[in-house]
Amino acid sequence: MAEKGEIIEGLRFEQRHGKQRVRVGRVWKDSIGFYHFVEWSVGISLLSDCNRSYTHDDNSDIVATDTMKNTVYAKAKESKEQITAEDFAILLAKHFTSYYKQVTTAIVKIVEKPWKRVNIDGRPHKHGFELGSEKHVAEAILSKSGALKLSSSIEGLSLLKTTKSGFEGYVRDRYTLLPETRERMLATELTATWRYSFENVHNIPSKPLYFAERYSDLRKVLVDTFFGHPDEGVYSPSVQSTLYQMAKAVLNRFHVISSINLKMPNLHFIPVNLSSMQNPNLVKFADDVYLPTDEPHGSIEASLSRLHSRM
Ligand SMILES: O=c1[nH]c(=O)c2[nH]c(=O)[nH]c2[nH]1
Repeated sequence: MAEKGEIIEGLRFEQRHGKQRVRVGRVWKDSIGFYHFVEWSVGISLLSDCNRSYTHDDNSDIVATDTMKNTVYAKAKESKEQITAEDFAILLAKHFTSYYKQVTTAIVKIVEKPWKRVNIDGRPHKHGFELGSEKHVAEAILSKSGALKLSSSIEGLSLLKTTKSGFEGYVRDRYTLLPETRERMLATELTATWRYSFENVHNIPSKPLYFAERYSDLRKVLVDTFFGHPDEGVYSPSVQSTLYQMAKAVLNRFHVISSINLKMPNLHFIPVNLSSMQNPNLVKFADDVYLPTDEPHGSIEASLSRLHSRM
């Protein structure tokens, strides 16, 4: 098996090849005159036995990476109805694993730019888009047998609350300076990656834009859990606790998701106190003036999986 490596001249050899950052924009026009648009950066990696190209100058088994790039544009053209990044990743992976006998596994990763339809005077514009902030990533790993690993991510979702956060009861030793508090800012730039439970390409729901809906529903569950009720909010005793609540809410809500990984850097807002002998109260902190920082930052990450599922 090419992906397990091979012993060549007494040494284990593993290889893969592909094309990264194939950028494509795709426009679709629907029957009521609305344009739909996506911008993708596609990464393809193929596991295939072309070992002889490394060892014997024999390229006869190589699918050229230029061909992979062209295939992205050809398949984008063939996709006559709007599709999601997940669907396009699966479509490409299916093509590479079925069209080429030597390709045993295709890994296709797509990063979607956050273009969102513009609203003008409260009305959705027919063909105008603006760039949002967080990215949507989809990755399909498909083997010739149809075995599938499908995951999606939200990357770079910035969230901040000005109160209802604290941090107490942690280890105190001679190096500890941080005061305990029940009143602080909480800010993060969330990366969430979740794995779908569809383990075969034939189990994928055929509903159009199914994965786009899951993505926005899941984003809402994460955001709602982070902030809590619009008036009362929800108290966060630590980033760790809030992260766990968010991950649990996702698994409770979406049965098609088997595991989730959350990365929540703690982006510190440092209370500002400025004083001198002459001016002892120039700025006295009263939960109002902060020094925003992004380095150094706390790094807090955890995964939650259903038993018997793999990340
Ligand atoms: O929510 C937090 N978790 C930590 O692990 C930590 N460490 C720290 O200095 N501040 C915080 N805050």
